[in-house]
Amino acid sequence: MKSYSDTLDIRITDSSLRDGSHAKRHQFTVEHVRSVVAALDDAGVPVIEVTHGDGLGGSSFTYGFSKTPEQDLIKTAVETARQAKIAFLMLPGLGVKDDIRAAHGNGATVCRIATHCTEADISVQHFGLAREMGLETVGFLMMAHSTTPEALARQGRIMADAGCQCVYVVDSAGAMVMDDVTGRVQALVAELGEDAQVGFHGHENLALGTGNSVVAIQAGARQIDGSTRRLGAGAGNTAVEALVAVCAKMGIRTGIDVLKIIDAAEDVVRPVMDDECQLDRLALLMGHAGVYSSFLKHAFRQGERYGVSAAQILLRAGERRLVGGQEDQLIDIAVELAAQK
Ligand SMILES: CC[C@H](O)CC(=O)C(=O)O
Ligand SMILES: [Mn+2]
Repeated sequence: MKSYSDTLDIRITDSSLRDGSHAKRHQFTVEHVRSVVAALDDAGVPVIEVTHGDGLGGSSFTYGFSKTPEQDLIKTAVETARQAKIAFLMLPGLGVKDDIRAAHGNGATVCRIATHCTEADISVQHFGLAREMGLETVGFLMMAHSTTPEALARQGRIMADAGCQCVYVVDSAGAMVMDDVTGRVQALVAELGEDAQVGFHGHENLALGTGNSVVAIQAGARQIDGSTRRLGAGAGNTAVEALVAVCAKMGIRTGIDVLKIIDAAEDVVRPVMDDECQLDRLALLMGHAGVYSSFLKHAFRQGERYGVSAAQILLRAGERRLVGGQEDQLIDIAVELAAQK
């Protein structure tokens, strides 16, 4: 398969306005989206993802209510961007097909469907619909550290056969070290060949986001996610500005202006953030124990509510191998810990 275009070696998707929604407890406003999209677009970021942190339909009691309806955010992003494509994420079951239709109607052009890394079969009808509507498609195999490269490749085949044009290795827990990334990306590249590209989405919970992304590129990934100023769940995502600077040194063409994206991180994205996304105890424990990054704020809240340690909640979540969608079990764990006190 040819690379993304004749002039770029990799395509970077900025997820600050989607993965960063977890860090903002889904409180993005239209003004936040307008300012961030304008700055990223001006820096040359080719794809910007905008949705509730848990994707279309994520605004709920379980995941956290959005301050602003996500379709309004998508519409604002589309109206603001001059060259960037606007992407949205959806998890089948949380979002429904009508949500995809609405995002398409609001002008988004890249449809990203996420499933747990062993459950690609639930994405088939959504890829079919997205391709029928002329959307570009991306598949997210989440918590990819928790299955083998071979099993992951088989799941990628299901997505590609359903119409997915790029299958991502998603290190949701920020738990992968370099060989883990290489093995999984190579297995997908070998399986998919010309049928679909391979992508990588990293989290910084073990401080390896940028390094792992470079390793993924070297193993054949052609689409890479990051978030400017690392605005994402857990310790955040691979910093787009760092990745772009590293790629520039390595001669990997991203099409993004290094100085503009560094300024955007400091002057535009940081003011939107409540706090820096930090590599603190809880984030490190998630990388160490393989816990879904978006559990961070939930664990923190339940820890405070039940007077128990958020670190202990996350460690138990790791032992139980909880996956996205099982946020309510963090409450069960907190109740158990409180009873044991
Ligand atoms: C709930 C979706 C999730 O945040 C997707 C993602 O970015 C990941 O698994 O890392
Ligand atoms: Mn993520």
